Amino acid sequence: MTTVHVYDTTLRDGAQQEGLNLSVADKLAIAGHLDELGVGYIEGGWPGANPKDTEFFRRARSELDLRNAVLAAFGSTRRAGGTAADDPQVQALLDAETPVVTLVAKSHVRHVEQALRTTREENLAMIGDTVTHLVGQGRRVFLDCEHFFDGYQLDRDYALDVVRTAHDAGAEVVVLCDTNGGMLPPQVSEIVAAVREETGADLGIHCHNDTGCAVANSMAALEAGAMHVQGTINGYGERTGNADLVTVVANLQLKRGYDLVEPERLRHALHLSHAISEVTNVVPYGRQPYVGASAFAHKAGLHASALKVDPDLYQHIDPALVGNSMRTLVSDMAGRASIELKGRELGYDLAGQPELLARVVASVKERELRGWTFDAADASFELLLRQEVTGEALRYFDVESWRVIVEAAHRDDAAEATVKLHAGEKRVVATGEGNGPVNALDHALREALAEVYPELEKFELIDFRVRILDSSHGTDATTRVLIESTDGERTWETMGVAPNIVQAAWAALVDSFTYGLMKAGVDPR
Ligand SMILES: CC(=O)SCCNC(=O)CCNC(=O)[C@H](O)C(C)(C)COP(=O)(O)OP(=O)(O)OC[C@H]1O[C@@H](n2cnc3c(N)ncnc32)[C@H](O)[C@@H]1OP(=O)(O)O
Ligand SMILES: CC(=O)C(=O)O
Repeated sequence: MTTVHVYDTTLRDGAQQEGLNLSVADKLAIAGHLDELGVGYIEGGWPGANPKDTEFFRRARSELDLRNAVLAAFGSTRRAGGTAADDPQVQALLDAETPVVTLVAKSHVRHVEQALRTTREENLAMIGDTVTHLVGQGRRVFLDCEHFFDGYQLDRDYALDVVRTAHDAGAEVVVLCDTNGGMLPPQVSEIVAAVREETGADLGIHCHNDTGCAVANSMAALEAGAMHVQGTINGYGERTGNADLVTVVANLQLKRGYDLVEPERLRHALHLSHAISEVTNVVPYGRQPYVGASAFAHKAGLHASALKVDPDLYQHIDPALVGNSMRTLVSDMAGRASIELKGRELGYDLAGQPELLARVVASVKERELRGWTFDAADASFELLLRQEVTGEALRYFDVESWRVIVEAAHRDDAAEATVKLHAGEKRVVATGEGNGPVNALDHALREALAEVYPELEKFELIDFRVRILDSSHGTDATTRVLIESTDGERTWETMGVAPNIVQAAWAALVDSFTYGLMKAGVDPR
């Protein structure tokens, strides 16, 4: 099978995504992750277009130690009416000192005439001259044909002339771009096969996702004879993004038998995709194929009953192949098998205990009817399961009462809470202030427990979400509060449901402290 180039353009086309802004240090960090993933080429940016990209290539020379990938600099063909040798932008591409230069060129007659405002012949001369000049300077040249598919449909002969000109001038790969992202797989297949047949050039594919088909179009192109695929990690890119390279690579390697990256590297795909999300500051997309948090999460009871026998029955691959893992979600769609599988994940062997399983299912369904949502609060489910298994609730403290006062005052700490409880055989009364009632309760509860459970010091609330469940009741509605907490190493989610938002938050807070102490291995004192 032909070797396929995996060409990543996260640092150039990915960075064209709305809201994404990468520093030079970010770009260097992402390039390191891409190299670890095993991509063949990393397009670092457009040297000369902005000082940041120029600086990236300067620093890359000494700071990037690429083991697998080759660095590419991106830029356009020379300006109309000049020469490549005298063009400052072409010189900036040489100054980047990368082994590969990727040029963007016009291949659509309307773009040539209206956007470039030049003649068809001059555009071909710009391409031929720029490729020849760069090849003469020892660069491997890839040529991106912007708007190729639309251009081919409008004027096939001209689009083919562009490919031939680049190929004849020495471009190693001519990349057909679906710049507007409007193509569908059958069109891509037909056009790629025809271009390959007509020109004999080695072809690449670069797809945008405006029809939701970027991955499918990229695969169609490869199956039709392309040997180079461009994309971005997590599908970042202008408008609706580019082809998600993680999905493309996993599809090709795991489903079509291509040998693109070492299997061991693919096993780190989830980790690397999330590490890159961390740098881009874009929250990972839970339903992303292969590496999304939900990609192998199972909610339906029927699915769980089959998965219990054999995970292959409801999974298209073994999640470990991409570094992901199977998760069972507990909700009112769960059956006994879901609880048994979830129990297994949490370290409880519940096989052969049908009555216990039925009891947990009933309890979950009854609570979900009242507004609980266990698939968003694993920790609250684990506490419920533990209670059913052991026959008693885990209690680190007994609450006598709590109250909170919110005062309209011109200062930050406008809420004050008092908590009375018993812990470590002592009765404690503690107060706490906060910028709101939950914050004040959190402070008061910590204050009350600090002496008996110093472990609490590490706990931190990192997210707090409120949902009104039956909004038709207005301010009388039931409220669900979800709290995410961390101890610096693990994070967990707990929930509370009550007619009163503060009561719901209190329940979620108590579950959060109880769960955190349990996981820290603390015995009730
Ligand atoms: C499909 C893609 O995503 S391609 C990548 C697009 N990425 C970017 O545009 C990001 C980086 N771009 C930039 O920083 C700037 O646009 C620059 C530095 C490249 C150019 O800036 P300016 O010189 O101010 O020009 P401006 O952006 O207004 O217009 C682009 C110019 O390039 C010309 N041009 C466009 N494509 C090409 C090409 N393939 N070959 C040669 N010239 C081209 C346009 O005709 C226009 O020329 P004009 O200045 O004579 O009107
Ligand atoms: C080159 C490029 O990014 C495009 O045509 O979409």
